[in-house]
Amino acid sequence: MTTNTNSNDRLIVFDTTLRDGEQSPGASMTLEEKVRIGKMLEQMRVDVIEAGFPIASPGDFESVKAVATAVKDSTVCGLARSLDADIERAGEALKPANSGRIHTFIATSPIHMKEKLRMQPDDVLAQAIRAVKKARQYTDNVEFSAEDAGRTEFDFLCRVVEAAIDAGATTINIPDTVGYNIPHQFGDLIRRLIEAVPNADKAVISVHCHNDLGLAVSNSLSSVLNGARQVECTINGLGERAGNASLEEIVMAIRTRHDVFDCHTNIDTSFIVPASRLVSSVTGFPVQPNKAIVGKNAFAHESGIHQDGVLKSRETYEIMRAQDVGWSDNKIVLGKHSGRNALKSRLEEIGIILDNEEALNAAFSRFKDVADRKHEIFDEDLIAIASESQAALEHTRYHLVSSFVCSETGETPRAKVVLNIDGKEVTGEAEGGGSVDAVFSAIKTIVEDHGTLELYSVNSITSGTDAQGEVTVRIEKAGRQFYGNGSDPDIVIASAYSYLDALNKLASDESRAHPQHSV
Ligand SMILES: CC(=O)SCCNC(=O)CCNC(=O)[C@H](O)C(C)(C)COP(=O)(O)OP(=O)(O)OC[C@H]1O[C@@H](n2cnc3c(N)ncnc32)[C@H](O)[C@@H]1OP(=O)(O)O
Ligand SMILES: CC(C)C(=O)C(=O)O
Repeated sequence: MTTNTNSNDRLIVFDTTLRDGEQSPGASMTLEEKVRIGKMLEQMRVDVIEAGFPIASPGDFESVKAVATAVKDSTVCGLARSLDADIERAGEALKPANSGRIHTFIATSPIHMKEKLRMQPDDVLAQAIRAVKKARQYTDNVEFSAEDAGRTEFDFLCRVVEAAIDAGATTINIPDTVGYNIPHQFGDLIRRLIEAVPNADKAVISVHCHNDLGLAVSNSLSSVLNGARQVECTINGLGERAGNASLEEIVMAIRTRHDVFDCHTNIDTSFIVPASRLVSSVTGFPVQPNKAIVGKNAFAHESGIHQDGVLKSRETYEIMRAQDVGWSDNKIVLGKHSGRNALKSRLEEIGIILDNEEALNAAFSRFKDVADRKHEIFDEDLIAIASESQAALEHTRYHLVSSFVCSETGETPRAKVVLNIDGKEVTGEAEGGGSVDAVFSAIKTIVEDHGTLELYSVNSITSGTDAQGEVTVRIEKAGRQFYGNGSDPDIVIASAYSYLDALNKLASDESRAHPQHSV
């Protein structure tokens, strides 16, 4: 009795980051980098690591040899055209491997045979058979690929596949080399092939999909649903032109939707994010923030309704756990779309407990004001927001209603400030040496009892040009000192807040000393 290799419930993960991934223009890797990535893939329990194309260059030969030496728990594979010299070189490079696979290929589509190889179909068939037999002299683990199978005439593809299996191929790879196929059609091709080729059950049917139409993962998954039991893929979807199917997306789709797929992989998914980072740093190819699974936003929630849902029950907006793929946790990113629940929860996490609804509302209103002007709100911003909104709730005399500053090259800066004092709006205007000086002078025209400004300093709370500036001032009156703090993404407004904070302290000190005091 024979076991049908393609009805197995194990999906073999074949990673080609080191071979097809390196074919991304600009993604070359050194031998040491390839070994580092190879070891990471081994730890991730990738089944087959395609380490390179040994005939391509002495460097590629040495890299395949080094990976074959370093990696023991995954099968190491080398690529070879259907030429004796290529296969011999691959066999030589794989000698140190515990279990080495030679992957030999030849194109089978009409356009590739006629225009590129300039060979007749029967000669291609004969060369495929010869190559597989030659590879079997080095290893009993031989993969054959019918390059551009996605555009190959079906009957001819069946003939080549059957002959390659008869010649000793243990894996048959069906590449969509130019990313031309669409999911239902590619899945159908795999199913029909398995049905039509009489010895298909003697080999594992594999797919290798390119992403020219953004369908590499979908095509791979569709083929798995139709019997493929090996997928070829790369970390971060790296690869020739638009890349290959991405390993992380395939593995997590199979795992997350086990209700749909009748197979599983052996991958330790907690290595996915570390592997993605390693490949990105080695190649210099950044991972787009919204990339599935490994993008920095893949488990980040920015909008209030989602954040509220996730805080109440993670599954409301997450179909996977961030920790399962190697992130430390999911992220609630505070920004202009966040709501009260997310703000309150983050404040509590950083140790700020707001006493009541009024305090939360005051902090929330200040938070929205800052968030409208700043991309992301950090914990440092929250600390400033909470302390200022708290101060605003305490009874104070002077409140900034608005400020306007005109600062132009060659002109003296002018400021107009409107303050609310004990419920009445009062306007002051003045010129100054700079914008901050003009605002302070305008405030002084309103607040007579302003003491002497002794200190003014500015710090950036976080980094970036949209960071909040934090201003500290100190004023002195009759030997007593009053400090004020203020923060805002606009440094002039932060300055006004801090000055008013100090003036409020001075005013409250004065009113305690002289209860009848007025402006
Ligand atoms: C679909 C894929 O991703 S396949 C892998 C692609 N990767 C690479 O090509 C990277 C490594 N390649 C290389 O370094 C070089 O192309 C080499 C060393 C392999 C070959 O270099 P050269 O001998 O100078 O040949 P060149 O690259 O110019 O042309 C390729 C030759 O291989 C032939 N060829 C292509 N595929 C195959 C094949 N599967 N079997 C046999 N011959 C093939 C072409 O017809 C062409 O032959 P020709 O020179 O008689 O016209
Ligand atoms: C060598 C084969 C598998 C290939 O890379 C392709 O067809 O894209």
